Amino acid sequence: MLGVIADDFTGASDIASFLVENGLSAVQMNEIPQQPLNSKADAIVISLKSRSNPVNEAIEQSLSAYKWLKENGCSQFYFKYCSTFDSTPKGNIGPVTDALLDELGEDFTVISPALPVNGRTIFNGYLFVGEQLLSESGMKNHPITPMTDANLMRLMDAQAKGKTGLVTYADVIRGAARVKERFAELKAQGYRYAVVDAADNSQLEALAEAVADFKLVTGGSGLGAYMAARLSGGKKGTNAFTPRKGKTVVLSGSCSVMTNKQVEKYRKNAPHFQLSVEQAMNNPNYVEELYQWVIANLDAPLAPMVFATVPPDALKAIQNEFGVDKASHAIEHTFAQLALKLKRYGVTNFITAGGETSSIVVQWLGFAGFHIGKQIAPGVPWLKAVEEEIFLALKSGNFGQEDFFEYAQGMFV
Ligand SMILES: Nc1ncnc2c1ncn2[C@@H]1O[C@H](COP(=O)(O)OP(=O)(O)OP(=O)(O)O)[C@@H](O)[C@H]1O
Ligand SMILES: O=C(O)[C@@H](O)C(=O)CO
Repeated sequence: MLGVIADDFTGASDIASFLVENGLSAVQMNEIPQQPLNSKADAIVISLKSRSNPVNEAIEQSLSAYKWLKENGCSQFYFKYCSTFDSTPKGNIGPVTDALLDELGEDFTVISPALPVNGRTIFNGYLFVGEQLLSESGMKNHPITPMTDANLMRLMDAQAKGKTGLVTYADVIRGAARVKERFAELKAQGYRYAVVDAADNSQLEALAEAVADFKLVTGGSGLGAYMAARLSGGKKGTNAFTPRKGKTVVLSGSCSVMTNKQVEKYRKNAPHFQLSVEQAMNNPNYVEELYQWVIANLDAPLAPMVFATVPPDALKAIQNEFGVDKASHAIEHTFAQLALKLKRYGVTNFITAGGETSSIVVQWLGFAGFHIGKQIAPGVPWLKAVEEEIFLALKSGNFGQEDFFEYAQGMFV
């Protein structure tokens, strides 16, 4: 059984949906379960909210997740992080990878954030978003993890205890056997991690074969998808559910380029309310005001949207005025409290944008885990809470097409 440790909740549903699409049965657990697993699955995905936490917390959470997965029958482990890396030189990917390698008694793994279907490719160890280097893409303005370097070897070397080598495109296109040879060479030269170029899916397919015996693999959902395809023998998932019509709300806390476009498009046709950071910080009645506004608009043809999403300049101004951490904390908690009140009111369908935002909303709503439903866009499935008829779409910041919010609601039956 494959055990996946995901550093945020949208990332967890991203990889879970690719595993399911590629023929594995998967359960997504929110946080580390208190009980043993009570259902059968080919893969278990644990969602953490550890991407931007202090390093020690991220390590502790990840190791606890690993232990639970191991105790529940997993023998191969996948550390899932963002396809745009989302981890500055002070980030957690290196330290968590080191802690997992040590725990497993291993001394080598791969670093593979590539997700070509969503435009994340790697060439000469540089990560691209579409046609742009990561550091020239909208990710340079990320509110919490601004990515100002696209070189994955440098990013890893700044964070982790070992050295990072490269398996180039020229080697990967020669196939899995050549990739394995390169791994052996890099190991012999004292490297602990290998970035592997992937300009399209065929390199991920070769890489999946080359890491088939690794106890720990790290990366985005692209490599996970090809590992799943190998494990399932090329089956395709067919039994993903479709969400039911019900009271729906859209909560957008991402400031990514794509979410800005999606919010811009959606607000033209749907009731919308722009969250004020100042009010979120200072007005004790603010959540109640937002709640009243949402319930007054629940019967509109398109679900009401509350959004904190702003373009880069406005974001900078807000962060300068209130501080990065204080602003994001206030927004995240406002969304979480609002979501909880709405669930108690009877809202059954939640569409949330942003990894941190989605993670805190799901934590507050208190679900133990999710079943994986139909994909709205690559990497964004509908989810159904295990315990209740509640449906959620947790959208990673940069995922989904421009009409995502409307399209997701069009899937209700
Ligand atoms: N107007 C705003 N001012 C300041 N901070 C904001 C504002 N809007 C959102 N934020 C904060 O920015 C952060 C956005 O992170 P989040 O992970 O939710 O989105 P994302 O990074 O685009 O998504 P992903 O992690 O899936 O790529 C959150 O902490 C959110 O509270
Ligand atoms: O890999 C991605 O891009 C996403 O699943 C993600 O992690 C966003 O938070």
